[in-house]
Parts: sequence; C-alpha cells; structure tokens
Amino acid sequence: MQSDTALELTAVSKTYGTVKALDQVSLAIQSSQFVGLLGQNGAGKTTLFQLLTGLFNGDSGQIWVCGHDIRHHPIAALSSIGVVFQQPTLDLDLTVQGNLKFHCLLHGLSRSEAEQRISSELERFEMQAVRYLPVRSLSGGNQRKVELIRSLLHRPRLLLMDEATVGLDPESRKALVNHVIALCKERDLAVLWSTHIVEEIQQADRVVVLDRGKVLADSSPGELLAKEPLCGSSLSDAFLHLINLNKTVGVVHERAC
Ligand SMILES: Nc1ncnc2c1ncn2[C@@H]1O[C@H](COP(=O)(O)OP(=O)(O)OP(=O)(O)O)[C@@H](O)[C@H]1O
Repeated sequence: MQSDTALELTAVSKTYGTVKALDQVSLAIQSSQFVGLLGQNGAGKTTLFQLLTGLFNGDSGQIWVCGHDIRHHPIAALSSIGVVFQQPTLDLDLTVQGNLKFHCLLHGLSRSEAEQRISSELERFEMQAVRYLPVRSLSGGNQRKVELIRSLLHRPRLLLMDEATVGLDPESRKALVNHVIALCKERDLAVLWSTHIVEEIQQADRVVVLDRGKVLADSSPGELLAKEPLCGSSLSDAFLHLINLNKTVGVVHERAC
C-alpha cells in the first residue's frame, strides 16, 4: 500500500439474504483525491459507508483506513475518518458551539484545543455569526455546513460524504461540493463523495460507478468519457449507459444459469 493511501478496499462483499449489497468491491483513494461514488437507489452506497464506518463487518474482503485494518484496529482506523451522513445527526436543541464541542471532547481534545479548532473552522466557513445559535434556527444549508465542520474538527485524513446534499437546493448543493473540493486540496484530505446526482461529481478526480453491489467503472471523468462506446456522451449519459449495460449482462447471466 502507498504511504499516502487513505483508503483501500480489497474484494469486499456483503450479502443480505439473497441480495448481494456489495460484490467483490475493490478501490483505493490517495490523499488529496476527491472521488465520486455514483450509484442509483439500491446500488450499495449506504452499505459501503456502513462498512467503512465500522457499523457492520463485511462477509469477506479487507478495508484499511490510513494503513489500519478496520476490523482489527477499529479505533485507529475510525479516528482517521470524518463522516457526514445522509440523515442529519446534529442535536437541534443544542447550539452550534455545543454540538461542535461535544464532538471535540468525544475525540479526546482538551477544552482549549476544542475552542481553538472550533473558532478556526467556523472562520474558514464564514460561520462565526451562528456559533451561539441553536442549530434548529439555521437554514438547511448552514446545518449541513455545521455537520461538515464537525466532521473536520479531529483532523481526519479521510472524509466520507454519504449523500450529504440530500434536501439542499441546487445553489447550496453546489456550494457544499465546492467547499469540500477546496478542503481536499488545501489539507491533503481524501474524499469519498457518494451521490446519485451526476452534476455533483463533474469535478471529481475519479468517478467510481457502483451498481447492484459491483464496481462498473473507476477512472477520471475524462478517461471514462474517452472509452468506446461512451465517447462524446455526457457524464450523465455515460452513467446511465453503464447501468443499462449491467442490467443486460444480468439478464443474459440469469438466462444462462
Ligand atoms: N439491512 C438490510 N436488510 C436487507 N437488505 C438490505 C439492508 N440494507 C440494504 N439492503 C439491500 O442492499 C442493497 C443495497 O442497499 P443500499 O442501501 O446500500 O443502497 P444505496 O446505494 O445506498 O441506495 P439509496 O441511494 O437508495 O440509499 C439493496 O438491494 C437493499 O435493499
């Protein structure tokens, strides 16, 4: 494994009954790479994030975060990860400060370190004005920004964004994507950005297309669109083409069996 590899998965599989939610998934993300994980409903994105955040173990395969095997060294692995989940997880009745401070203390930061990091992150996101307001009073876009700020306070090397723009208007969505891309390059952060909205990952260094648990493509948007028969199509069309091709392969495979 390269020393700047933030995440590596080898042949990870997870099955629910007869459903293969993840089927031999392998991928690696280096520091400062923004990788888009694109998949339709049911593709396996959430399952993948559940495995990456240690909620469940896979049936087979291995996951390393910054060189730590998540199954055998979960604390070291998880302390290197920042996560923004699809569902909001802030305490709406606490202030922004209260939510952020709680996270810092959970990660073992001293009170003075916590204050200093909260101040500098709020400044970075131009959010100082809302520091002592209850989260409930913030707009949806600002609540998401607070979740992002919280995910960065313990200085992770890998940021996991699990459909983090759900419920945001197009402008707020774009702003959040741009914030994360800037952070990725500024802080050598590796980012896995899961979505089914193609526009969000137009600027990604790499796009991983997941469908019915399988990785169908893993390349830069440019490389993906240079391949026959995707040549000349938009990223959105290329995505749909790959998904439809996989459906056809599935039908042929089922008939052959
Ligand atoms: N706890 C579970 N029990 C049974 N089946 C599950 C469970 N979790 C996920 N699945 C199945 O695994 C497959 C992958 O689901 P997953 O939620 O990971 O997809 P997703 O890409 O996150 O979809 P979405 O975009 O709709 O959130 C689906 O067929 C789903 O029905």
